[in-house]
Amino acid sequence: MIRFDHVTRRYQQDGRPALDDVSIEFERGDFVFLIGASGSGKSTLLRMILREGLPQKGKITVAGQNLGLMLEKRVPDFRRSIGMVFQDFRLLPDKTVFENVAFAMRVIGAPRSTIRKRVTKVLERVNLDHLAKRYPHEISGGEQQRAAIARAIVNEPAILLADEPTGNLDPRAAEEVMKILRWISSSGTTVIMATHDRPIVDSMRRRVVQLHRGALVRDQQRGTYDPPVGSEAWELLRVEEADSGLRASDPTPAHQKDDDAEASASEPEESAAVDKPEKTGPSQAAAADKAPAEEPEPEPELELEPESEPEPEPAQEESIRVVWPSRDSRESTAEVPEPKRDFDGTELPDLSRDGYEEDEPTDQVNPAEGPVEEPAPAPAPSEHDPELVGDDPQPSAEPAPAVPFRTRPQEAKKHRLDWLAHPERDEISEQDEASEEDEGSSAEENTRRLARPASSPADVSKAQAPRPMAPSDGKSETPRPKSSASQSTYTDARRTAEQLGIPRSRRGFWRRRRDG
Ligand SMILES: Nc1ncnc2c1ncn2[C@@H]1O[C@H](COP(=O)(O)OP(=O)(O)OP(=O)(O)O)[C@@H](O)[C@H]1O
Repeated sequence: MIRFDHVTRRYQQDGRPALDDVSIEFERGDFVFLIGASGSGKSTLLRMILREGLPQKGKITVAGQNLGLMLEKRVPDFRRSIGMVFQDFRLLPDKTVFENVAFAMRVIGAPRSTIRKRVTKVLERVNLDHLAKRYPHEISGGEQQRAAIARAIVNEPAILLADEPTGNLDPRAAEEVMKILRWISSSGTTVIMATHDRPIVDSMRRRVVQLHRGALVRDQQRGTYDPPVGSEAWELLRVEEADSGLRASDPTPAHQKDDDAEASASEPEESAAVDKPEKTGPSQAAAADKAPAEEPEPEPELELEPESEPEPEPAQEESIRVVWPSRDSRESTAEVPEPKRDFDGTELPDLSRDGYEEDEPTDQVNPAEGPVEEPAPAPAPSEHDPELVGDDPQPSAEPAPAVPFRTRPQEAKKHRLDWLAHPERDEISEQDEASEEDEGSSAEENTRRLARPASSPADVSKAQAPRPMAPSDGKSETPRPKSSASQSTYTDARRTAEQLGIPRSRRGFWRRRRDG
């Protein structure tokens, strides 16, 4: 899942590397303690997984993605798929516990109803539901760290990075935090925790990765904080920590030395099997050589919670589902509004600054899924409906407009009755027929019109009626449908006659002309 291939990282061009030719892999569901003296490169390694800075040499791959090739615009999205917890909690002081956790979901555009449900569930899981409305300064350090963890996991990350999460906590609070981290790991999340907390590492007996001045000097399954006594890793840690003041003397207490001696005498093979140094340099080779012989037998894992308490449940429907977002799903979230500034884990952006609004999004409109489509309009009646009146050469899929284009059956019936009762029905019908005949050839019509005296009312009306002009070859460019053309001609003629003041009794000229 996470792979470092000969990674070297320098903060200054000519300075000592913070990470020096590190090659290591972390699998899904791993629980890894990252140890080493102050300045050994633990935080740098964690930050490189978040793609905070790229290596000068080597390659880092996370979930199949080469971080060196990742587009900048993908980085914020990528970082949001990784949870991060810090020693100093980094909660927003002006927001309640609930709001702090909810914030992580709001920056990815989750609907408020989803946020409410999931934050409530996560706070229950870290046993903070009763403090949801408190502000950070109103709760203890351990509670603040649990709130920070809740915020880190509320989006169900596949990877959780914790940089000394128990560094500011008393043993009891630290134990609570570790209980939660162990549960998160059991759900399938890869947890990598940088720590100086020896009792915790020793009690958990998980994979231990040790750095020394940027170099990987130990990678041990089910390890303890201290490397096997006498190994090079042991010597390096002892000297480094003595120098840095973290530990004044021999890192291994006397009682453990005794245990180690017994263990190495009884179970040397198992120790060898779990130790897997990555490097082949002198220090690593020495550590590898010595470790198998001196590795203590792994003791039964110490339970941090009382024995009566059941083991955290594996991931189920009810628990937090850990899903590593696939490349496709990440691309599909391109529509999610991105904060103008990255959520880089070191600072939480201000919501209003990022352009997010307090308004509650509707459940139906999830920015990650795109807007919900409008329901399709009711299908228009078939154009072949015999009850319909009026021409509709272009069947329309649009919903009925305010002024109905089509006539409903009842209206059609009324129109027919009106038509039968129309006083000029016969005349209009004849006019329509005449018009239809006239429509046969626009060229013929034009010729006839030109041949008639200009004073003829028919000429006046025809001249003012808008008609398509025939092209030179005598054919109309855009012949109109017969019925609509005749209707139009009639309407135009009547309007013209009215404008000319021709009395209705004399409007039979159409018939007369045609008869003549
Ligand atoms: N931003 C930076 N600029 C320059 N040098 C840095 C920077 N961050 C870290 N370093 C140097 O890189 C080296 C590794 O630092 P890093 O913070 O990774 O160590 P660490 O193991 O996490 O230490 P600690 O246990 O004290 O947190 C140190 O020598 C440190 O001074």
